[in-house]
Amino acid sequence: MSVPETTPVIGVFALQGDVREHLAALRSSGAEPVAVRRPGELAGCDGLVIPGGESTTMSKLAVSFGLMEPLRARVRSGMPVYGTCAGMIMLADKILDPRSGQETVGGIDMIVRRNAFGRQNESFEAALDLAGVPGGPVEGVFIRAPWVESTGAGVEVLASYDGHPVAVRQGSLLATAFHPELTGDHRVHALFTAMVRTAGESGREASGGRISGVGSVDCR
Ligand SMILES: NC(=O)CC[C@H](N)C(=O)O
Repeated sequence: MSVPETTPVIGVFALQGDVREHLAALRSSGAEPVAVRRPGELAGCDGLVIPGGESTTMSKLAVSFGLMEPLRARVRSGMPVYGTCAGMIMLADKILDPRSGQETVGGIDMIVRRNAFGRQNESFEAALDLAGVPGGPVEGVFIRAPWVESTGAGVEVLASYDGHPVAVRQGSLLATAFHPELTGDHRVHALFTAMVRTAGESGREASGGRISGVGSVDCR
C-alpha cells in the first residue's frame, strides 16, 4: 500500500522581494506556501524560501522585525532553506562587498560577491545543467545576480556559469544566484520541497511522530 505524500508547510520570507512568484511556484510543487513576516509565522513552517530582492534591505528589515535571530536559530537546528539571488546572499556566511550594516542569516560556508554579473540592464538568461534536477537544463534568469567567490569543503556546487558557482547546496540549505520562480519551470522548487519532506521525515522519526522544530503557532 502506498503512503500518501505529505504536504509540507513552506514559508516565504515576505518582508521584501518577489514573494508572490515563490508562493505560486511552491504551490505547484506540492507544498503549502505561507508568507512569513513575524517569528510566530516562521515557527509553524517546515522549510523557508528567501526570495530575490535587495539583500541589504532584507537584512535591515529582518533585524527590525525581530526575524534575524529566529532565522539563524532555525538554520542551526536544520530547517531547510532555499535562497534565490538576494536570498543566496542572505544564506552566505560571508559577503565579499557588504553594504554598511548589512548582515546575513548565514549557514552556507561560502563567500559571495554581490552584483557580480553586472547591473540591472546587464540581466541575462542562460541554460544551466543543475545537478539533482532531472529532465534537461534549467533556464537561469540572472538579475543583478551574485556569484559564489569561494566555498568551504562541505558545500556542493550544483551548477556554474562562466566558471563561477551559481547553485550550491550544503546539507539542508540550497541557494541559486538565478530566479527559477520567474520561469514557470518549477523543478528547482520541487527539488527543495523534496528536501523539506525528507527533513520532516527524519525529524518525525527522531521525535517519535511529531515534526521536529514546529511550534504550536499556526503560521497560516
Ligand atoms: N535579483 C536580486 O535578488 C538582486 C540581488 C541584489 N543585487 C542584492 O545585492 O541583494
